[in-house]
Amino acid sequence: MTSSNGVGHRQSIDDPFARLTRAPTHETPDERSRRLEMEEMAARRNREIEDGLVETKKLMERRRRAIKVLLLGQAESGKSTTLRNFQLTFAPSQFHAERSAWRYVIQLNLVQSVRVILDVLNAEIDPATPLSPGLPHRANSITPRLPLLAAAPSPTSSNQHQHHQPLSGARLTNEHRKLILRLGALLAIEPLLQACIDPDYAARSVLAASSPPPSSRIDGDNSPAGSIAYALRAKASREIVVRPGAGWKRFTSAAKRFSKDKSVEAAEKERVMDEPTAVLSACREDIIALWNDDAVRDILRRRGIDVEHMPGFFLNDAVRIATTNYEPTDDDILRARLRTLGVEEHHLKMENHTSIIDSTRDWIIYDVGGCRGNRDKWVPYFDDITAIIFLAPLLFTQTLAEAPTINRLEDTIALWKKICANPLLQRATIVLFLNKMDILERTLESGVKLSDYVPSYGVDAPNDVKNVKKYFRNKLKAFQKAFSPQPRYFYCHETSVIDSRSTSVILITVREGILHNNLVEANVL
Ligand SMILES: Nc1nc2c(ncn2[C@@H]2O[C@H](COP(=O)(O)OP(=O)(O)OP(=O)(O)O)[C@@H](O)[C@H]2O)c(=O)[nH]1
Ligand SMILES: [Mg+2]
Repeated sequence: MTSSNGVGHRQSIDDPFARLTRAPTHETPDERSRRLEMEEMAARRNREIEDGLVETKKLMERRRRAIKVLLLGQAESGKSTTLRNFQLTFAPSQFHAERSAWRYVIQLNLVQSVRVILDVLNAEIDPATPLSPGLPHRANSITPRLPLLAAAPSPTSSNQHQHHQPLSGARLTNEHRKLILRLGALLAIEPLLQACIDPDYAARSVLAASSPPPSSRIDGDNSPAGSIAYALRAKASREIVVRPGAGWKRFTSAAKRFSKDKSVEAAEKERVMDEPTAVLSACREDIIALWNDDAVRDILRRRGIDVEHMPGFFLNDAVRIATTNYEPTDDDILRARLRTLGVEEHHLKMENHTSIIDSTRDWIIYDVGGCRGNRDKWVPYFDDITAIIFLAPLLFTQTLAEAPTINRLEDTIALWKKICANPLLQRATIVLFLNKMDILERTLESGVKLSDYVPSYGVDAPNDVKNVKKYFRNKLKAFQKAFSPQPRYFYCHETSVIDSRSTSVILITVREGILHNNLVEANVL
């Protein structure tokens, strides 16, 4: 119709875009086919870009709608273990696919426990040998009172200010010395295992070697407390760390495929991956003999070295782990210790849609490094968070590895108050996990009195698990109420997150609660 009155035709001729895309007047057949091909390519590229934009928009929308959970708490509080429980409960295929990657971490945890014992025995044989870094002493010998919970006279615990007597090597026989020599081979595989987990390890080792060795006690303090503080601080620096993210798991899994590749480089990589397992299995009987030796246990006890309560303790499982065909169990993976650096983002593909409310949302879980130097990295994630799971281990007899004068419980309470008070988090659901309940139970059953550490608990108050749990729950609830900028519900669970069954039941409840609150917040319910 427009062309009949000539208007449309005139417009198309005047249109600069039409002029540019019009076919040339004297085009050969070859030129025409090339031009059409180019136009087709350009159109295809255009469609790809548009599809990409639509996909990006969809992804952004999914991300915006995703439930975002931040795991918070001090170092060793159980954040990464809680993440592994999330995967085991809701995304089991993902969890099982990563199983073999954990083998090297667990082997390394085992070797490190042996190293701790060998260090102590060497110091026993030659008292002039300084104790190497990494010794997990019973922290109660230096634990201060907890001013955040109460103000009362100093505790009179017999554990306070204990002094270690000079020790003689008389109880160690020649057989022990031979055992120590043989197990020396095991220590050589520590760096190999590190390299199996972390491709960056070699580069970092070179850097570490160029920094001054930790040859003196901190602040020149040679007291028992000073040496314990030094050992604990050093322990933190020798823990297993990998780059943030799940890349290390892909690296270790990829390494398993080397055997198909017969190049020299691949053969060398295969040797590095297999050698630690071979050495570990050759040392199996010696590791068992060392750990079951009465004299060795006695020396560790006398020196207050508490290997058994160290994170990543696997000596009781050496029979099973120090073998060539070892495959980690679910429980092994939950008990493995691998320190988190910075902030890791984990996408959970929910396989078990147990939710009656909403099973279509993606879940993003942020696992953070909890040591004090890492905490300023948490803040950028506060803005857009749906829920926080705060891990509060009730370890009132222990101090922080990175700051040996600070009691763990005191640090947890200070952190809890800060998180409750943060205005950026006022709309987020906060779920408190009173974690490491199994350790609390063991501590109280061994006769340690809470009132020695927390005077406000009262000397006459029952020193049993039920009352102690209730006391902490009430305290933390009161702090939440006092510090939150606006009223919020107090969600609290008692957990031992190394127990996958009980944790799974709790996580299903937590998941429903978070989804429900999120819908209420969005005015959907
Ligand atoms: N006995 C016991 N051990 C636990 C519990 N929760 C965690 N652990 C162990 O404590 C160690 C530290 O736990 P992680 O989950 O790595 O601690 P984290 O909070 O992620 O620590 P960072 O990454 O350093 O911030 C691991 O060896 C866990 O297996 C618990 O409830 N009971
Ligand atoms: Mg962690």
